[in-house]
Amino acid sequence: MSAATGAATSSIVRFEGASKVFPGRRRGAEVRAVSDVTLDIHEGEIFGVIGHSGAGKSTLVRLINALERTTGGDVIVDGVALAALNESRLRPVRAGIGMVFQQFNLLASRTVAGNVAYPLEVAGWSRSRREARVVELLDFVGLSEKAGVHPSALSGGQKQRVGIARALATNPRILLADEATSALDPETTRDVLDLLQRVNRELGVTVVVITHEMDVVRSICHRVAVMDRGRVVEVGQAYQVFSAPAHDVTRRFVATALRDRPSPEVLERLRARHTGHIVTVGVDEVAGSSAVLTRTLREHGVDGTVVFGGITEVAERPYGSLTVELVGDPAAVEASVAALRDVTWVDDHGRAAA
Ligand SMILES: Nc1ncnc2c1ncn2[C@@H]1O[C@H](COP(=O)(O)OP(=O)(O)OP(=O)(O)O)[C@@H](O)[C@H]1O
Repeated sequence: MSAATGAATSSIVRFEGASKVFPGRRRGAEVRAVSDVTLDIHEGEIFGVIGHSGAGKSTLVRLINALERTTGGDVIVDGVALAALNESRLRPVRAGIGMVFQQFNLLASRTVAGNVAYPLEVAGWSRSRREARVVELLDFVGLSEKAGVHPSALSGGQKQRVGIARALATNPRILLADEATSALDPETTRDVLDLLQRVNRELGVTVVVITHEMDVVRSICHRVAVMDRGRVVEVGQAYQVFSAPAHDVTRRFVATALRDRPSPEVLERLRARHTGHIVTVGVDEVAGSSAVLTRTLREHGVDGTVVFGGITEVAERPYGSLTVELVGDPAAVEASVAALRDVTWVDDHGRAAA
């Protein structure tokens, strides 16, 4: 824990060389779903695990609540090492961890209130405490008026709200969300992500989000681990990882979320329309904003026209690029590009061939 290591943040989940090997279909074959992962998840953060299908995300996260047991290494949850624990000693650890699923996994025969009350019944809460807690939870997720209806009468987003209320029922300190928004349309996704953010901010719950969608990480995760073939290939602040991706898999995720860089075909069309010098300029928090770009060009007496680009937010900070046609004295254009390179990255596409 942090007190021992002197780190500024305390880790609520620590993977220590954790591996999970499944027996493969063929005799003697094996699948290394999680391979020697060492990683800390800090208390109070929203931590994203992103990767393509089969990368090992679900298995990694299921090691946290021991739905899967490690075959190598260990997972330490709130100071408790899981590998050595038997099923009965795992019970209290699991009680501190809630989970929501892509397919909601609600009980069709029970009402909304009945679904939320279910884990409280299992935990042995009295009827009056259960009822009070269900009222509180449904109010928190905005579904008080749906208490008596069955899941079949709910929209996907409402079902996931019930899933979240149920997962929070026993006051867990950790919430695992496995592709919680993958079955939802973009608008509903936004609502559910907002709710996960409130769970984190208002209740102080550490949220671990598994996703294959960069947009999910971009909008709510503080830190992120990128997985590829069972390994964590990159980990860090979501903003840093995505603004300076070091691994190919990460670069591809960034490209799917941001269509701000002109492809060779787009560039060819831009060149046909614009005869000036074309550059793509990174816009982020360090480079300030497009205001820095405008000021630099003005200082050099160069005219700039934005011809392509996009700026979005990663972890609530600006991120993207602008492609600009620069028109002016060639030496001034060159000097302005050099000045921009001092504050951000610049991709120089040059001028159209005469
Ligand atoms: N119970 C199991 N038995 C055998 N192999 C498994 C088992 N569970 C997962 N695997 C394999 O482990 C690898 C990682 O699977 P996992 O579900 O963790 O990946 P994922 O990144 O979550 O992918 P997806 O998004 O498709 O669920 C895959 O090759 C998968 O087939």
